[in-house]
Amino acid sequence: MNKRVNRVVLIGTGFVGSSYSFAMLNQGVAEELVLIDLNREKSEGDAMDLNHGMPFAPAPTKIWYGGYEECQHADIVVICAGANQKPGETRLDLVEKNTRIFKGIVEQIMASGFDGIIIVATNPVDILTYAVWKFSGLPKERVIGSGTILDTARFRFLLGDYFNIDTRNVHAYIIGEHGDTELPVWSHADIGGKPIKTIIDEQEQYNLADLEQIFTNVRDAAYHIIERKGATYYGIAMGLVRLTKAILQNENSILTVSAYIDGEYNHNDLYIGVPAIVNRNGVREVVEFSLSEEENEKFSHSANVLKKIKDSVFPS
Ligand SMILES: NC(=O)C1=CN([C@@H]2O[C@H](COP(=O)(O)OP(=O)(O)OC[C@H]3O[C@@H](n4cnc5c(N)ncnc54)[C@H](O)[C@@H]3O)[C@@H](O)[C@H]2O)C=CC1
Ligand SMILES: CC(=O)C(=O)O
Repeated sequence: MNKRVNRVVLIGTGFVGSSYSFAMLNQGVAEELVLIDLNREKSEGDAMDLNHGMPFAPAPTKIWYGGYEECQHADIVVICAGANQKPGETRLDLVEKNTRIFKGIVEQIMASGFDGIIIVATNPVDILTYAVWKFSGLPKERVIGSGTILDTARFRFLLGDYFNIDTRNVHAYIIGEHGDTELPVWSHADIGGKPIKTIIDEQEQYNLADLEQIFTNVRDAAYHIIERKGATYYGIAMGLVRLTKAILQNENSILTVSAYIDGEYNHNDLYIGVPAIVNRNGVREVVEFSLSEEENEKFSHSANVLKKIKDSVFPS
């Protein structure tokens, strides 16, 4: 029997979306990639440009610009459309504008007959992922936000740099809001099985003050980059490709995504960054770390900040 071709539809081909499509092509992840944007000329131009790189790609990807009807046969729709932060703005400042944009987008996706998985990257990502879940009527496990996937990558990169260890061997997580109230899970951060806190105790060239600075740099990374070049896009694009692969290849990989929590970490009815097992059906389950008392308090604060905004957008 012929295997059905897998299709990803990208909505929003701005900085983040076009970087995502470039990374998708370079990694040969999907057989079909459809580009949609309000600015049709931009997505048409991107499709042409990307196709000209095809001879250098590891595998063929059929890429074209299209309309929402293309979502009908999509396995995954990735949404990167909407406003981004201007210098000095927080992610949460974007909530009203992007929720309005999302209502129209999700209605059009669902009108096509789409029945796959939606990935959300647009900020504030935790609130907009909740909005997509509400607007779409899809099961909670099939709506996934990029959450703290990027923050965790930044964290692993900076820790790898500090300890001079391949970042892929650093196991450490950022959870909570993708934003100012996120937190590092130091109680479960290790390198090659050794807790980072033990390494700090044993080796005098490393210290806690440096670790705290590393976290601050992770939390504030978007501000630092936006001040310099107006937007961030390569890191999140690669994180989104990683998530796309985990789904299409049924990996059962643990990634820190914005997942719906229903009692896990003592909170409910919220999308928030947590480690979750991701496979072909979306989020298989949320992984619950036993957090330290301080981490629990910080997670609760982050969840409460998100909950307040979520309740103002979706009063119960
Ligand atoms: N989750 C994460 O870790 C990250 C999220 N972001 C977020 O991603 C979003 C996109 O950022 P950029 O690509 O830099 O912005 P951008 O302004 O470059 O691109 C946004 C695109 O959305 C399109 N668009 C707007 N309304 C639309 C609609 N109704 N239908 C279809 N397309 C529409 C625009 O035409 C534009 O091409 C922002 O909200 C930004 O904050 C950015 C970096 C990291
Ligand atoms: C913009 C954004 O959300 C980030 O780079 O983390």
